[in-house]
Amino acid sequence: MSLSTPLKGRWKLLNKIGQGGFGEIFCVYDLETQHKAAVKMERIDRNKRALRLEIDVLRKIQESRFSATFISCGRNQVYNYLIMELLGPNLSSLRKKQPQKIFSLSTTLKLGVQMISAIEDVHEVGYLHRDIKASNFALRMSRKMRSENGYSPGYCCIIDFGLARKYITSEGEHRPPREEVGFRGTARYASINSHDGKELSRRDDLWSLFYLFIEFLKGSLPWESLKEKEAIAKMKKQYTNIGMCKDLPKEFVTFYQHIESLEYEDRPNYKYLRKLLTDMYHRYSFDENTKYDWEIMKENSSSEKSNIKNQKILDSAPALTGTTNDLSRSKKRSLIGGFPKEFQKNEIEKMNGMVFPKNTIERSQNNQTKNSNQKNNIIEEINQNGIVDPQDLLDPESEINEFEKMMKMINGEEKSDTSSSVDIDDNRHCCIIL
Ligand SMILES: Nc1ncnc2c1ncn2[C@@H]1O[C@H](COP(=O)(O)OP(=O)(O)OP(=O)(O)O)[C@@H](O)[C@H]1O
Repeated sequence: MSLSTPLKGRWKLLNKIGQGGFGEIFCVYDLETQHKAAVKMERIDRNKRALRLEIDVLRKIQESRFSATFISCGRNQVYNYLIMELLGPNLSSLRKKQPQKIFSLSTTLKLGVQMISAIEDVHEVGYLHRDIKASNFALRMSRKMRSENGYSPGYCCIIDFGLARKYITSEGEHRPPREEVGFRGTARYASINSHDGKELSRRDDLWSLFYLFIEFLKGSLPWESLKEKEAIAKMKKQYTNIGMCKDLPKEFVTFYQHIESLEYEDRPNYKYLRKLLTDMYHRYSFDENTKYDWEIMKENSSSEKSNIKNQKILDSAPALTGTTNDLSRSKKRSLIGGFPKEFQKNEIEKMNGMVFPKNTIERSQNNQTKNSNQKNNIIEEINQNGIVDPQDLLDPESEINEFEKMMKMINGEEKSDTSSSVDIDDNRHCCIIL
């Protein structure tokens, strides 16, 4: 079996677009439909298995407008895989690309309404998500989609059900809490219940969402710099929620007060929470024309680019090398096309507030001739859009080669599989489900 062999004879692996604790996500090309899709791959030899559960949940929430479309799943000698709709950037990377690393109130509210609906849809099919965080929401890029309240195109979809748990019994009852539960989730966004080893319920997903809102609006959480979950828990308990809402509209206090009022089995009033956000949206005179921060950033970048072009600043750009501090971020981006290659690379890294994967840069350097067109496209994209995703620098061919190296160890044929089941022993991922 080789990785140049398309999965199920149909999906050809292109570049890597995501990496998490549970799996790697690649962009694939569907030879049948000629569209791109995403594949999440989980090594079969991993101790912890989460993909089977993820597939189950994803298939159950297919009616939700806030989930990626399930396409197929299967397994080969090395991986279990899930093929799904290719979404756009996740909310964590979008926020980090904003000049102050914050979202405006309007963007937070627009996203918030959708995130509540997405969480509600997961709960409605009987599951808790248990890992609500910004990187587990990604934008659907299709321009055809419009939300019912007329907000801009691009739904915010919930992803990654690797830590989900069924909270409803087969009789439709709420499962009783277990005495003691191990920590689940991501420490920064976990509810205090989770730190305290308590059984989680629907309210806890909303606690994580509340923390996310604070992070969106303020750029960080008070425990941002802490690594140990015990220290994070201590700080969470020290901070009053009302203190965290300081300088924020009063509805955020009402928001957490509602969550605080919920008992273990209570169904959150999702509609009420959405209404709090939409009321705030209108109170601040935002409307259907109010754009997302990244749309504004893109527009600013484009217009600055054309201004700069008009003034022929690019011609004198080399003289500005190393003295760009007094320029705005987007102006820096626009100027970048005029600088020598090394400067471009370093400045792009700094200005985007991100570090490109080292091997990507090295690869890029080693294959300069081969990749020069690709690089030019990226510089061009920065000039056009003001945003570039580090993943865009990945060379699809190299990614496939890397994979192929790994796969050389493996002999034998890829097993064909029906899309309805992945043959994974349930017991092997019980540590995650329980
Ligand atoms: N369908 C998709 N389309 C586009 N990008 C995706 C898709 N699914 C996942 N990603 C990207 O890959 C990243 C990691 O995916 P995911 O969270 O599912 O993996 P994980 O291994 O469970 O991660 P973690 O350990 O953080 O929980 C996401 O943050 C997102 O940016």
